[in-house]
Amino acid sequence: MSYSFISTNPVHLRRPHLLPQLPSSLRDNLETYIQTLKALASGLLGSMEEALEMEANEMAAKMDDGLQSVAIIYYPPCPQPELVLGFTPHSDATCITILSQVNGVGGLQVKTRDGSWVPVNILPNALVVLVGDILEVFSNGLYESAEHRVTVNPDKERISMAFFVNPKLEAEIGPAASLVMKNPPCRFKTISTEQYFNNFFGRVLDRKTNLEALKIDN
Ligand SMILES: O=C(O)CCC(=O)C(=O)O
Ligand SMILES: [Fe+2]
Repeated sequence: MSYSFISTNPVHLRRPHLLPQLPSSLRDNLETYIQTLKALASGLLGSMEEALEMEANEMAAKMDDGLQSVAIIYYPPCPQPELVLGFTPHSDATCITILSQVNGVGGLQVKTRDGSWVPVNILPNALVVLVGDILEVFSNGLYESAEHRVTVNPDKERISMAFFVNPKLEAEIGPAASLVMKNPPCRFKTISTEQYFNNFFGRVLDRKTNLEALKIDN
């Protein structure tokens, strides 16, 4: 598998010199894609606040000009797909992830509550929205982050593209006060986004262990 990770926002964290050969058509398309998904994410977050009965903008404000990044992932075909996984089981460390299964080759699976894996079917022109660990924390557990994995295909390559939406570095990650007030107890600790990602990158990617470290035993 090859994983190209590009930090896209905030703009001052971009490192364009690392990709000097990127054709300008790809740069332009990527920029359009990012701007479109940024607007989509902001709409989705607003609707989620409403659905969760949070105070308006309580969560979305933290994501305004927050950390955003894109991963372009290539999975080569594998002649013995039963022996390996394309991506190990994990939940994303994000608030939300907007995923495109670019070339229409499936493989993404989500874990259900009973522990079985179900495929995320390919629908033409559809994007997949994954709830990440940060949204589980913000919603005080009302939304559960989706544990997912990717299987490999014996004869087809797979290309996917993920857009990761996160709070800004200065923001704090913790359960929304309006939700904890209505529906105690508070289920997660509050930490800065910076500390959160330092912890995340210091760990091995493994199921939902990143989130478990923030849980408060009530
Ligand atoms: O390739 C995919 O469909 C999933 C990628 C993924 O889970 C990730 O980048 O976190
Ligand atoms: Fe993921």
